[in-house]
Amino acid sequence: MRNKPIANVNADLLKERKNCSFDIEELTNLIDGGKNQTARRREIENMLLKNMPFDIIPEECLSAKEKYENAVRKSVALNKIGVELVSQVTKAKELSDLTLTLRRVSDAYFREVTPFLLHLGMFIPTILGQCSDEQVAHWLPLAMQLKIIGTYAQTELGHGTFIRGLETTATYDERTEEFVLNSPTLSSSKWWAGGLGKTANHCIVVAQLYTKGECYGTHPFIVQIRDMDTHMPLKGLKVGEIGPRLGFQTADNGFLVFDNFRIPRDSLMMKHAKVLKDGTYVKIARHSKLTYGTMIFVRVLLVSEMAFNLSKAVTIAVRYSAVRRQSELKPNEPEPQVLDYLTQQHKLFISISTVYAFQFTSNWLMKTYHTVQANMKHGNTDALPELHALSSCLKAICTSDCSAAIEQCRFACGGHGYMISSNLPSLYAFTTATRTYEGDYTVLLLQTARFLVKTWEQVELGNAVTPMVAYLARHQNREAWDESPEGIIRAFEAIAAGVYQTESVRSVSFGQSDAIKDVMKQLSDLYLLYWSLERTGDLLTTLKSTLGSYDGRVYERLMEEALKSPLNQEPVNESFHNEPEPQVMDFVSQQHKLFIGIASYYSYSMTALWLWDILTKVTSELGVGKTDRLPESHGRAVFMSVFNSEMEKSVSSLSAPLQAVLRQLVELYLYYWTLEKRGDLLLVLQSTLGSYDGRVYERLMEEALKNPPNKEPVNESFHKYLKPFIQGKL
Ligand SMILES: CC/C=C\C/C=C\C/C=C\C/C=C\C/C=C\C/C=C\CCCCC(=O)SCCNC(=O)CCNC(=O)[C@H](O)C(C)(C)COP(=O)(O)OP(=O)(O)OC[C@H]1O[C@@H](n2cnc3c(N)ncnc32)[C@H](O)[C@@H]1OP(=O)(O)O
Ligand SMILES: Cc1cc2nc3c(=O)[nH]c(=O)nc-3n(C[C@H](O)[C@H](O)[C@H](O)COP(=O)(O)OP(=O)(O)OC[C@H]3O[C@@H](n4cnc5c(N)ncnc54)[C@H](O)[C@@H]3O)c2cc1C
Repeated sequence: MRNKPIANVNADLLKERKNCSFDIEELTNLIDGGKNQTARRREIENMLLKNMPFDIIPEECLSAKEKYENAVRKSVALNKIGVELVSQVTKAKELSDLTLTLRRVSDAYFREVTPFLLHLGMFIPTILGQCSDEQVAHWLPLAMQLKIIGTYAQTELGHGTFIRGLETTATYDERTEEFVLNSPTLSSSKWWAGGLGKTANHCIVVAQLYTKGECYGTHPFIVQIRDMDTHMPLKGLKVGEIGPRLGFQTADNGFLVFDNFRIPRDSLMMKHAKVLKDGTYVKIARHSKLTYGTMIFVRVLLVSEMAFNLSKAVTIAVRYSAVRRQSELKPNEPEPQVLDYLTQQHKLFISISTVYAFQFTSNWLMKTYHTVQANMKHGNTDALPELHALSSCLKAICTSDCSAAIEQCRFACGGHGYMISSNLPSLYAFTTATRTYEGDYTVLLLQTARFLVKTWEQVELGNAVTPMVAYLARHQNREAWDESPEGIIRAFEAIAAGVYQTESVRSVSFGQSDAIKDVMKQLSDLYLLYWSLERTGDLLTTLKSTLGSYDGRVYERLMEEALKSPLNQEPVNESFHNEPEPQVMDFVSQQHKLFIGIASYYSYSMTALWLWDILTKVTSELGVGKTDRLPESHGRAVFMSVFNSEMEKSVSSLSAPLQAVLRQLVELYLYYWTLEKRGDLLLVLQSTLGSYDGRVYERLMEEALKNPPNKEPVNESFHKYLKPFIQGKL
């Protein structure tokens, strides 16, 4: 049954809906995966609507502590219904449909993230992916029925990306048949795990495994961290909340420090490796990276998460654009709906097509994931590297595009889009975090590049490669897909676009009406066209050649290029002496992110001074009403020329080294903006990360300890909601 029509709908919205060229219900069924799934989703939605407590005071008006307690209250109510529904399903497919529906409907109740997200999103999947059959039989029912509440603590203050660099140790003591967990340094403190700060009583801890004096690398352990009755942290642990953040405010992200904390031998999750009673290490896995499995799973999930979050943002923005009227086009005629402006459509329509691109690609990626998992059950890990490369680049691209598109949706709603009540700021805060967590954007693209370079080598050797990357063999013309990581990634993006096109065509080829097919085709074309225009510069081959330049300065250019090589910047490379761990500042990709900020700061300062001087003159000359917004390119040109000339004037009295640095900044700014469209500027530091003394980890911990939730060891919501829930008394 369809949802009932709602009375008092805005006339403009009704008019737009009447103009729709296809049956909306048909599209709804397509998105849900069929009529039955739509009906089931509505059944669950209606049941939740009847039984779930809504907020009386908007979440955003509560204090941090109240927000958390409110989130626990609502989560416990939702979990109660969830556990009940889960107990009724028998088939794996029904369970995954139900989980998806619960996940989506739960967003109706939380502006922020539930403290149980990590329990559902990572703790349970890690039990399934990393425990032996025996361990699964013990832990899974407890976790599914929420008799225990877990999280996933991998990241430390000092390391997130580089998992092999984690410092937490788990040393096997064969006398007592226990592992001893320790945090040997401040930077080894576990940091970030969602739900760890106040909610969880169990935690998956990733630590370096030592036995018989040897280190076997990082392994996952399942560890109880709080007393099941009092919820007090167990002896030997320091645990708390890490402090306010951009989003995830009710996810009580936490820290955890171990001091000779003992756990039983079977706390090691033993699907891929085990330690025998006598301390012998036994490797079971056929692939060394199988312990990274949960990350792959969540990266795959995130593609669909991004489709969902962007669909919400663009629905908000399109509806509002139909309702909002602004400006006068023709005298004495009503102001147009802002949706009718082509520039507004430009902001919104690409987001609509992006939602479909993400959703279709996500359906395909999830199927691929399950196929690879099924093969791995039979010992075949051949497809794992490609799955890792695919999930890495699709996660990176879709999380990045999604948060940028949500910002566009916010811009499309003008001032009102800035209100928390519009939900756009919260959607942005949630999705922008996804670009970082579960693998930073750049790092994951580099992982994909690594796979592609290896594949390229196979192509060069004439060896067979998988169908997904067979295009590398087809494109023998190197200029089309240059060999740089960026060039290869672009080629890979083209493949992602290809997946979208074939998947969308495949999904709508049966059953669906011509009207739906037309719309889906238009959306698919829009997505492909948009990205080919966005990347025009990349798709056009320029000569880029020291040999073929117009002026024929062949030898000069060869020498200039040679001198630019990083290897020539120092007479003796430091690897001659040793091989130090790089600072992230050493990565060119990191410098790319930071240095333009410095250059922009100077550009803005200089231009601001200049602007101030001419402000009065300009406004009196132009008059009010004639100061239309200048096109972006003109604005940038002004910044560039003013920066260039003003900087030149003001540096002449400075010392030569400082002049040289400032001139480099001008050059960087001009160069960067010929390549890029935007940059960031941090004007006031006020930052734990950017302090002059570089005491980053100390400051993060100091701030976390000041955090009000850490003033009480157990939050009162434990007694009020969590404990009665866990004990089945609620
Ligand atoms: C109440 C609510 C009700 C209902 C709700 C219902 C349901 C909710 C359910 C779901 C929610 C929905 C969605 C969200 C779900 C969960 C998410 C929520 C929150 C998450 C919060 C965030 C959690 C985290 O961030 S956890 C920490 C994640 N950390 C990372 O991702 C670290 C990134 N770093 C790495 O992955 C690696 O270190 C590295 C890959 C960068 C480098 O590793 P390493 O140094 O070991 O490798 P290399 O030397 O570079 O490479 C060696 C070879 O290994 C290959 N490789 C690397 N990784 C893998 C892999 N994973 N698999 C396979 N192979 C891999 C690599 O390619 C190299 O191969 P080669 O052959 O040698 O080239
Ligand atoms: C909201 C949120 C929730 C989180 N929840 C959890 C959780 O529940 N459990 C958990 O364990 N973790 C969690 N995390 C941590 C998250 O997984 C890490 O922050 C993430 O993996 C990035 O690692 P990092 O912080 O070490 O970044 P860094 O690696 O320090 O990145 C800093 C910069 O260095 C660059 N860089 C680093 N290495 C390289 C390289 N090799 N080449 C080029 N550039 C490089 C990056 O691109 C980036 O620009 C969460 C994080 C957030 C923001």
